[in-house]
Amino acid sequence: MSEASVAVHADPDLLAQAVAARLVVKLLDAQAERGQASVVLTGGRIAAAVYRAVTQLPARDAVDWSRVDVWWGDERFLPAGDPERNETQARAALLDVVPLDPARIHPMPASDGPAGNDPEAAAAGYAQELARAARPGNATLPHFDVLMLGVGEDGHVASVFPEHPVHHDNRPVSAVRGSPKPPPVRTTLTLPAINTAEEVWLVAAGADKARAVGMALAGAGPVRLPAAGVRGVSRTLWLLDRAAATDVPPRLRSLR
Ligand SMILES: O=C(O)[C@H](O)[C@@H](O)[C@H](O)[C@H](O)COP(=O)(O)O
Repeated sequence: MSEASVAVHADPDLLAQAVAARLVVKLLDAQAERGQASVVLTGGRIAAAVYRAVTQLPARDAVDWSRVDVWWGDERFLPAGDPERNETQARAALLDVVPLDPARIHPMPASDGPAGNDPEAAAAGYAQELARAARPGNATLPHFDVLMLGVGEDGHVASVFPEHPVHHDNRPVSAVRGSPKPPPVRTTLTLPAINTAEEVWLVAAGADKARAVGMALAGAGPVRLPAAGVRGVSRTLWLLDRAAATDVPPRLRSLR
């Protein structure tokens, strides 16, 4: 498990551009090393800004998008195409723009999908899809080169919310009911699954995130503050704008 490191950018725009540039380089490096790459996407405003920024980068064409697997860390359990779905946002901002192989795009199930309007069945179905792509020696999950997370004002990541029963679920994918942030029904990777990613990037912008970011980096407990429980295998990188970084503990400020 990696120690957290922090990079701070002047404003949300520059943050999105910097994360987009990192993402392109990360995909290129993974393809150079393994012949393919995999990314786990998240929802939210800053993630959408990152996806749009990727499409603006000339270097995006250096990535072989047909050899990129796209997964999701969480999803709002709504009908396919609903504008509130993380998938819908990611498709509009990035996935419809770059030449991905549709078979390598792995959205979490929609509420009108084949599993029906049953989030537990949807979570189990996604767990099976992940297991089918699992790397040799790991029966349940594929290799994730990079997993991106937004951070909520309450410190939630993906759809793992503070003090929620999802914390007691050791399966890789969980159904979430009663989410404090609408919509109430969701599916999410659990923290143990998130923490199998080679790199995890937590991306946050805005003063309303400063408290949660500061507490997570100061070592809060993961049940109270889920972002505190995130650790990538080789890297845990917090990518912040200045407003979100005001409470970062001084010992982690070296990258500012
Ligand atoms: O499904 C969701 O609600 C999102 O995935 C959520 O976890 C988001 O990533 C954070 O709330 C940060 O969102 P912002 O970047 O919009 O603040």
